[in-house]
Amino acid sequence: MKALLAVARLISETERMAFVRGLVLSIVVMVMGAALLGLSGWFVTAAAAAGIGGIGIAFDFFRPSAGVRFLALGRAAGRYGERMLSHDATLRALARLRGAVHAGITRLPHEVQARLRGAEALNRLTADIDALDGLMLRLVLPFFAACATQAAAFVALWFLVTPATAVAVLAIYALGGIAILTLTALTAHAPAAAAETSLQAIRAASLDLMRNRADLAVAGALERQTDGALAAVRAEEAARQRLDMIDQWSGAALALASGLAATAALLIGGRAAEAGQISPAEAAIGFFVALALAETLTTLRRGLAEWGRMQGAATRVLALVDTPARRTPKAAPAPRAGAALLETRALVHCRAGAARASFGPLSFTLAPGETLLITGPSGAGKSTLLSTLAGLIAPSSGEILLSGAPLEDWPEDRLRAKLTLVPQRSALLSGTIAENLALALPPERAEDEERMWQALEAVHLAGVLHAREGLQTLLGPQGVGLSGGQAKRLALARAALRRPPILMLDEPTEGLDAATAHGTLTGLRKLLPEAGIIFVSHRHADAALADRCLTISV
Ligand SMILES: Nc1ncnc2c1ncn2[C@@H]1O[C@H](COP(=O)(O)OP(=O)(O)OP(=O)(O)O)[C@@H](O)[C@H]1O
Repeated sequence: MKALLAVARLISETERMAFVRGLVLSIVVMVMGAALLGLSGWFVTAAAAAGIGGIGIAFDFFRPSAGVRFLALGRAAGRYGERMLSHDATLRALARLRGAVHAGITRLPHEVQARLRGAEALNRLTADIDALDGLMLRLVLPFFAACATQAAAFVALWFLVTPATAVAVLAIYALGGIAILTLTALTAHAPAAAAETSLQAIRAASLDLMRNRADLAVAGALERQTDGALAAVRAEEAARQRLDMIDQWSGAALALASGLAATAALLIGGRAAEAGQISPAEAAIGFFVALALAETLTTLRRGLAEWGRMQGAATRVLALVDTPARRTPKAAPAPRAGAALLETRALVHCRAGAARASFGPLSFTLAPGETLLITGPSGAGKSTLLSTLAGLIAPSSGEILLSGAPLEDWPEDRLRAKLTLVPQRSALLSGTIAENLALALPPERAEDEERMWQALEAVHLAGVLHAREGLQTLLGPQGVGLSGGQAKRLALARAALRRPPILMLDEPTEGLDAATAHGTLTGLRKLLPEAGIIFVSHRHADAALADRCLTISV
């Protein structure tokens, strides 16, 4: 409940005035609906009574029928305006919330982000936000509109019919409404949550199936994975069926409550009319208004049926929106004379709960134009060290100095301009080679083909691409269309295009033959003669290309 309230506050605070106007209009629409039925009931009964009494000629048909027309047209126009205002405000608020969730995901620590599956992030950004569209439209606004309309009807019935009618109608709606809505919310909570969870599981399983189809097929697991996805489909169907059933029962219960309220109004009004306290036409007002008031609970009932779905979504969305902000200094630190390009002092990283440190303590320096090789057994912490040096992971202790200033004093954009990391598995986009390379170039040089070819030459990829469609060679998702080694070299070319003062490469020669590995490393060094290069490698031959070697042991 707390999460739902917090998200409702987040959504409403940016569009407060639009929601207030929408609420006023929805109260006007509901009040007009009740007034329309009440006036129509009064009109028909009064006209009939005038006819029976032989005074039909003297009865004023025009004003009531004009009132009916005004209420009917006004209600339709009001409904249109209310939908326009509140739906528009909701869509705008949700678009902003989606932006906040996206920003929250990007503020997550690097390792948490790396573990967040694509389907999971997609669900947070789409399904969870979509689930919240009913929060204002089907819960918050209808709740206040229902309270205000019931209060207005109470006052109207008190004065136009009898106080007893007003009390009976309000009591039946209040008690019946609370009971029906509470029961709907409680019984629908679990199936609504289950339907949403299953829907998200279907999306995740479908994405996994599409993306890893080949791996699953060769591992003989395709059928098992498909069965898993189908089980999620069946679970979602079952939950939806339960929700439909609950919807039908609560709809019937609400119809019963409104019937009961109308019957009570008819009986009390009829008695009062018999006693001559009010006219039969006035008694009819009570009956018809009581019927019309069912509308106040209809939308709310639908909203409460979705409560379980919204609650889960609100909790997940809120957790991401509340991701703490990263400290980002505004200005780059002043250059310090004589400082090393990069220096680490007693650098240690230890993951929470790990029995031993990932690496360290490590102290070393890197000068411009120097090449540092990092070696060590698998799992020794080489990739973790590169991520730490790149500022993606915080060290547990020790210091990293970039041009003499602590890494955390560098603003994000200056830091990224200063150093580039090519991880073991780089992301390549679906699109052309040029589009993939342009990511590394400033917008004004995004079409600098000469520079692109230079980088491709450096990693020995130019020949392969000349034999195909050059920079327009089209790649599928994750570099499909290139061999593993070519995809790796394309990622290296992209990093080199940035011409960073510090280039960090995680196993750049993995999967390359000796000649290509040698050519790629020497090509990169030739392209970036001033850069400090740190690279991780398990290949003995690569040591000959480094000025120094740092071995990390487990
Ligand atoms: N995201 C993570 N969460 C928890 N532990 C991790 C994570 N990433 C790596 N590790 C663990 O940290 C240790 C160091 O991993 P790292 O990838 O840095 O090793 P590495 O030396 O680069 O290995 P390799 O040569 O096989 O690439 C390993 O024991 C690994 O299991």
